Amino acid sequence: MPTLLDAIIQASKSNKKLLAVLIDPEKFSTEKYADFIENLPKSVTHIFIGGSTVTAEESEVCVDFVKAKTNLPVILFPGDKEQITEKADGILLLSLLSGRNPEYLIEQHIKAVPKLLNADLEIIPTGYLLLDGGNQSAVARVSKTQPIDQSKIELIKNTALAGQMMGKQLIYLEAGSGAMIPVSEQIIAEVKKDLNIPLIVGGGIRNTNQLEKAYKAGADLVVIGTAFENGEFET
Ligand SMILES: CC(C)=CCC/C(C)=C/CC/C(C)=C/CC/C(C)=C/COP(=O)(O)OP(=O)(O)O
Ligand SMILES: O=P(O)(O)OC[C@@H](O)CO
Ligand SMILES: [Mg+2]
Repeated sequence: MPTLLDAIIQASKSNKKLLAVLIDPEKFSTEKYADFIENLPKSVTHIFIGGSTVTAEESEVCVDFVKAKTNLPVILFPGDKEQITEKADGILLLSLLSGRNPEYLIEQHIKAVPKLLNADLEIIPTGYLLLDGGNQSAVARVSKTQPIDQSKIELIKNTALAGQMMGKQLIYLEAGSGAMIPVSEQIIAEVKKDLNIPLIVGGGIRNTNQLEKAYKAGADLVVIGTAFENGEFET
């Protein structure tokens, strides 16, 4: 079995685009999500589970339920170490490289070690960059960090490349859940140019047009939460 990361790298190399649906355990209920998971579009390749403000119990209940309903890989995308549960297949171990809050650069990771050490979870070191999506995001609020302005393309690019040089295996460009303005195509293209690890893009993507634009610009995997959560994704 290739690892989760190998499969993402392979897809990136062969230009097979990936799509993750983000499920927020805070908004999860078994009634709402039973149908939801069974009726996911065929283009969905991954399930991400996480939120900025989720309890350990909410996370575990949600992962358990989703794992039982689908064979798609289930990857934790946690805003906090409390959300780690061994029931998932893997975890994006995010380091918030756009911010300057040590808690989200290294401290959460140190605190997560006892849980991660013996857990049967594939750990995927991920450089996470929060960009300004035109409205205040939960990530900015929770992490107490400033997003990078989307006009600062050089800074964004160098931050992503610094992440790669430091050994991150994925770069995630985030405009914030519910962003008014998704990550621009120009930013995606510029970051992708010198990057040789897969690129994830998310935040504010609500329709096929925006999704295709992100792919065309160079996103390997796109994450959609809010639009699917509200049944508002426009094809
Ligand atoms: C090291 C471990 C275990 C965790 C990582 C901790 C870090 C660095 C987190 C980065 C900052 C952060 C708070 C990320 C949250 C990412 C996330 C799951 C966003 C999803 O969107 P929501 O914040 O739930 O948005 P809504 O307001 O739409 O619910
Ligand atoms: O909820 P949306 O806006 O789709 O954002 C998805 C994800 O990138 C948030 O972390
Ligand atoms: Mg959420």
